[in-house]
Amino acid sequence: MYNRNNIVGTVNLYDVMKKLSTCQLVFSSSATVYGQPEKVPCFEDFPLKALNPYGRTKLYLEEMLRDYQHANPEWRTILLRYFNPIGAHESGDIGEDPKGVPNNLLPYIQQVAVGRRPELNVYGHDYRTRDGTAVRDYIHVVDLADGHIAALEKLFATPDIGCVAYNLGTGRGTTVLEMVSAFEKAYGKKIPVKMCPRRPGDSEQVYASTAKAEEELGWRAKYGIEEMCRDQWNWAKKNPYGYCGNAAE
Ligand SMILES: O=c1ccn([C@@H]2O[C@H](COP(=O)(O)OP(=O)(O)O[C@H]3O[C@H](CO)[C@H](O)[C@H](O)[C@H]3O)[C@@H](O)[C@H]2O)c(=O)[nH]1
Repeated sequence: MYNRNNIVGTVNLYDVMKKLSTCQLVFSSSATVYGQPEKVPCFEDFPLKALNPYGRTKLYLEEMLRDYQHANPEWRTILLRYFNPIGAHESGDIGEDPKGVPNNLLPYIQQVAVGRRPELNVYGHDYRTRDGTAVRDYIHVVDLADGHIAALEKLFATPDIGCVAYNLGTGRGTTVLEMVSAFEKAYGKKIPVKMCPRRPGDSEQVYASTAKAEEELGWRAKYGIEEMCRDQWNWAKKNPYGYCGNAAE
């Protein structure tokens, strides 16, 4: 929401919250705020750093929310740092449908599987990881949704919570090639891959410590990468062209 009385593009969050008569806020942040962490797993008190423009937007918004909190101590703010959300609803009726060429790994793999792309470009195979490809913490979207419910319950129950960050991840790191192979199991065929140079702005290895979310929110992810790939493929095969249902992008 934008306010013309402010600098163009600046969110007047205070007015928005006042208008909505609320002082409680859950912000969709991202593991991208850890940049390239010096060690893993990532704990919420790690130093924060942006490696790309997207990461900087999340970092700045987290900082603004901490500032808002100082100025309005009665506010209750939870910053949820999503790791890599993938998968779809188990019905196969709700899933991700990116416009144009997908930027993220699983939507790209899914489009190769349904014949919309010839092969997957694997960005970077010289990282210091098990198989040379980058490690991420993939989390099922349904687990992520449950994490939001746990966060809301925490906000409602904790008047003096202030502004607190929680990781929403599984605590398990998976390489790009491990994810390709998990998807192949669900799909039943091979995904053609092409090894490519690293993608600028990518981190080598990022996965979550889940201890704080488990202890303070009483939440932990239930699904593994097999279920994530199963549900992703179920969505893809039922909706090879996403919600528009045909080859027009
Ligand atoms: O076609 C592709 C797409 C991705 N990758 C690789 O797969 C890994 C995961 O890439 P994604 O783009 O799926 O995810 P990122 O970790 O780069 O970014 C995701 O996680 C971030 C948090 O870490 C942010 O939340 C961001 O919005 C979200 O896209 C990376 O090593 C990337 O290089 C490929 O090899 N080929």
